[in-house]
Amino acid sequence: MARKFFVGGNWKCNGTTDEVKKIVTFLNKAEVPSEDIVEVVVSPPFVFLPVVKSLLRSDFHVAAQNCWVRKGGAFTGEISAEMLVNLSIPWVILGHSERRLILNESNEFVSDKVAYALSQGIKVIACVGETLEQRESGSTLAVVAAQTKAIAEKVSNWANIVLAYEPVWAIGTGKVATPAQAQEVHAELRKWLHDNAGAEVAASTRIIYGGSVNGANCKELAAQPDVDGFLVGGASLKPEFVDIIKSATVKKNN
Ligand SMILES: O=C(CO)COP(=O)(O)O
Repeated sequence: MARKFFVGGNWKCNGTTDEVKKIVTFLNKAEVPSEDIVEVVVSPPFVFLPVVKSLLRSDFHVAAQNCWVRKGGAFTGEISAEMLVNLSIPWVILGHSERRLILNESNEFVSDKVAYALSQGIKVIACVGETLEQRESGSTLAVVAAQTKAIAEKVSNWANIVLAYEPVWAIGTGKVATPAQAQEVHAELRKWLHDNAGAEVAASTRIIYGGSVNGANCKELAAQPDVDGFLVGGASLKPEFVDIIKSATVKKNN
């Protein structure tokens, strides 16, 4: 099954009302490949989701950057999956390394969130990735496999999951993974899915790369056979995000 190229923009904890409106303005004007070729999802902070959703062109979609692990209630400061459903937010990013590392979200907690969001009909961009220390000690594949396994143990249907490989050492550092480094881990993740979730899941699940992707390095990464798109941080706040979306055509011409 062909995997549609996926480009996500993770705006993280950035922006004012005026700034997010400016981003939406350049996105709305952009000439990009059609929805048949690339799926574009931008993820503003919670408070800007309604305004971005209301102004954004209809062929682009929005994602939350997190949500609560189960049904809402007495959980001060949290946002529930039910609220995202209520606002018709179709996607959520879960397990980002900034939450795993700074907020101590464990593999198990992330996988509970993934399972709960899916149960509420929200599609999930699930993030995995190793730290520099883990890469240097040779445990990259073990780390990403354990993160993926935790999810696979709680999820049987992968149709609404996009797996984002985001090496922590590449995030916000300007040190992008080389195309070969990204391809190696993506291929291993696909093999892991093949062996543990089945051939169909492995063939159809999008595995996207994140970590210092920009307008200059995206094409070479996009050309890798197991790179099905990107999760972009810093560059998703800038007009060069449009160039990253356009890198989908590299795939089409392969
Ligand atoms: O964390 C990321 C996307 O989720 C990547 O961030 P940067 O593109 O800023 O490195």
